[in-house]
Amino acid sequence: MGGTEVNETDSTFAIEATDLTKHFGDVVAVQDLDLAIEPGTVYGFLGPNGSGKTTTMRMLTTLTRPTSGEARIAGIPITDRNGVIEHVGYLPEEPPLFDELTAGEYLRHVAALHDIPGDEADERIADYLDRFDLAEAADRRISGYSTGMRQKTGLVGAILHEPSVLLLDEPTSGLDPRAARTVKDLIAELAAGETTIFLSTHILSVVEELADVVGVLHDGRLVAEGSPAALKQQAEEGTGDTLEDVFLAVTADHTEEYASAEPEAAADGA
Ligand SMILES: Nc1ncnc2c1ncn2[C@@H]1O[C@H](COP(=O)(O)OP(=O)(O)OP(=O)(O)O)[C@@H](O)[C@H]1O
Repeated sequence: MGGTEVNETDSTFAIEATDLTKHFGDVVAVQDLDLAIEPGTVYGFLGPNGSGKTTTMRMLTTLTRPTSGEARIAGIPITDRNGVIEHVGYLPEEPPLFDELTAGEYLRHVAALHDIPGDEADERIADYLDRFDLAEAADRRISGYSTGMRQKTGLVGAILHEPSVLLLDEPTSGLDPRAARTVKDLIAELAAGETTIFLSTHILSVVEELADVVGVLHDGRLVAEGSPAALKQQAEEGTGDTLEDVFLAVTADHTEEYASAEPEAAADGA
């Protein structure tokens, strides 16, 4: 729309999914998920325990292969693992850190994996460690870190290569209020700079504060999507008007509704 030549990718979406599906044997983790998320969006991804959020994020970050369906990150199909990894940062709920390393060593290792030149890596690492109050602990082994320190180290590792799409699983859980504030401010700052943030959390106040769009997953299916304001407005009368009310209403009981839509029960397959 701006008229200037930007990049000529097919996709205008930062995250795009079509009929994305993952089954683990008989378990339907994610079913026919469609997403079309604009660059710079903070997308709040909500859903009850076991609704398929982590599985979705693992598919979008190429860690789990979908059973069927397609997805693209920054226009790159998730089948192109190296291509996607360059553009994506992922903070899982329990970041897989190397306990025997110090945070400084771990982050330099991450920087090397992403081919970030040494000087630049050192500068970014020092800035983030400082910002996350980790500078003093940077030369201590991760094995002695608290949950919050591990979480913050994982987050720095996820953003170090300045990905255009960042997927965060419970980024503020286990953090004290000051650290949580730092993370929320960082999310807002990155989104203002056109980073797309896909944020899964059970802490609805974080979503209220940050999300431009909210999607609610239930039993692997997207049962509601829209801006927080629109979702609250659409909520049926009497279901209340907070995001929590919306969440509780749309995830209340969809079992009957979906019973007839189970793909494997459909007659057209075999
Ligand atoms: N590797 C696996 N093998 C078998 N089943 C799995 C596997 N991973 C996930 N599942 C199942 O898929 C479903 C979705 O799980 P998932 O972890 O994606 O949910 P979630 O929404 O992230 O949950 P939570 O909010 O508790 O983290 C669950 O029924 C889970 O038991």
